[in-house]
Amino acid sequence: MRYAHTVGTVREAEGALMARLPDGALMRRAAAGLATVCARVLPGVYGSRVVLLVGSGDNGGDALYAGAALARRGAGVRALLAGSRVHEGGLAALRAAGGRAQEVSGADAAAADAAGAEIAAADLIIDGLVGIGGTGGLREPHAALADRAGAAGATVVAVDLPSGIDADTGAVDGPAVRADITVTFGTHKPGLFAAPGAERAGVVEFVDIGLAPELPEPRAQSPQADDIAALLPRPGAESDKYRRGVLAVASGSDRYRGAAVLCVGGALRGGVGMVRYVGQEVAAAEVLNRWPEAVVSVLDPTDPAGSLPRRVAAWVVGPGRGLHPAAVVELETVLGADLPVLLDADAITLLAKRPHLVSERAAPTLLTPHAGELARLLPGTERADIEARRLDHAARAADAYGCTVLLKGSTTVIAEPGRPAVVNPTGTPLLATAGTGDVLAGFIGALLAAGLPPRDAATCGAYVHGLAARLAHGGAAISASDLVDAVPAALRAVLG
Ligand SMILES: NC(=O)C1=CN([C@@H]2O[C@H](COP(=O)(O)OP(=O)(O)OC[C@H]3O[C@@H](n4cnc5c(N)ncnc54)[C@H](OP(=O)(O)O)[C@@H]3O)[C@@H](O)[C@H]2O)[C@@H](O)CC1
Ligand SMILES: Nc1ncnc2c1ncn2[C@@H]1O[C@H](COP(=O)(O)OP(=O)(O)O)[C@@H](O)[C@H]1O
Ligand SMILES: [K+]
Repeated sequence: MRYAHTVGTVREAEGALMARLPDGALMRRAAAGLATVCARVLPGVYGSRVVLLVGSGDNGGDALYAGAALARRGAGVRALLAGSRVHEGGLAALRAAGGRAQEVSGADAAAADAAGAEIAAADLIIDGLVGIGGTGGLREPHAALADRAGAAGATVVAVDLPSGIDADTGAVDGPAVRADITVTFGTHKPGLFAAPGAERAGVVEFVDIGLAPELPEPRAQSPQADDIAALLPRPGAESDKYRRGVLAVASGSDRYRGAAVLCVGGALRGGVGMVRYVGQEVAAAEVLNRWPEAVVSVLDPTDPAGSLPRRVAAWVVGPGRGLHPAAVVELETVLGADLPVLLDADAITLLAKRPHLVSERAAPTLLTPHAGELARLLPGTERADIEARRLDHAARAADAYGCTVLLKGSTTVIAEPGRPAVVNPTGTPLLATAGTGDVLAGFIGALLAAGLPPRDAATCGAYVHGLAARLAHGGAAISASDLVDAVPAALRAVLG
């Protein structure tokens, strides 16, 4: 598991640790780790051209000390000093090691051109403009340096986090460094997990500086394959189809038959004991045709509540279901039962006008909105705000509805009141195609039916779903049906 802490908690932990250590010890540890990664990235340190982008704070200090270490090994190191001040100890160390420094001021065109020429000729650029002390969008000359670094051909290594991304949220307000590698210290920062910041971070390398014992509960966590393997249910000798879990699926309609077929497919691939599908006549026939193993019943339009399956362990309701009065009755009936329920798509739209159906519910509920649907659940919130600060908004919805929320999109985030957010690391834009959300709902539903709590079921579901998309055609475009077929390969990859 990778853990991420907010700037406030990092500062407190750093303070407690520094009180027990000699001056400068933490920065020496950070800079040593940074220099090791940089040396690994370069084809050879001796004779290479390294440019340091250096801001006012300790982030710049880390870059300067790492630059000094590379200069001692024969690299030609040039520091571009962009801040109103500079870390004096770091600068002295760089100079003592044979590195050179020049000031870059936003107003001085000649200095900016000289800096641009250095950046363009570099083999490696180390971004120490701002770290966790950054506030708001990058100012000049930092913004121009970030742009120039992006346009250069060199490998870019960000110190702690790419300058210009918000450490706590991942929001990007204006120009920001786009790193190939980010070397982060002590703990991950939430902005490295969530888009759009995560897209700027490249590969994130963690350097342990001894902070862990001082850190409280994380703000966010990002599971790795072994975490998922430990959570996924596996059938044992005593298993039978009822003990593995019976999932009821109320998805699709005669208009949206695909949502019925894909959701049931996702559930069956999730290792459910039995799927009981209920829906309109044509959709039900379509499900049976594609998935003869599903137990199918046809909804009675005059008695939607009475025709729902009983003796099930969990429910999935909503994908392609419609917004008509019978769908409302169905939603109220399902949520009235004391069972885990996953609500997706149309069920979320219906819920937005009837929030009490979930907020007053005692049994586990999981909502799986995309950003547009989450905006409906949080009146007065724009979709763009949600996409810019996914962690915050998923947590707000979880608190408002008193349930688990999986926010879909560029980074999938799972929030639950009082728990660290889970950020899925396997997502891929290959998933941005119609119907993949229906597969996800069914797959997670299977895990709910198997008895996993909603947060764990959602964590495993998002992880396997993203991995399946990546594996389906080795990175080539996929359809939602391909995704269903690729789930077993993704499960094999996780379970080993
Ligand atoms: N925590 C730990 O355990 C350890 C932390 N370590 C390191 O320390 C780093 C944090 O250092 P920090 O606190 O000095 O802040 P940092 O990010 O370097 O710069 C802040 C300065 O930047 C400026 N500035 C701000 N916003 C700006 C903007 N938008 N656009 C332009 N400029 C902006 C502003 O200065 P000003 O320009 O106003 O003079 C402000 O004062 C951390 O990320 C890690 O690398 C490790 O060494 C050891 C262990
Ligand atoms: N840019 C993206 N990067 C990663 N995953 C994405 C992206 N866009 C969409 N997804 C994923 O694709 C799926 C789409 O689900 P959804 O929006 O419900 O679509 P549908 O209703 O057509 O199935 C979700 O799992 C979502 O996280
Ligand atoms: K940085």
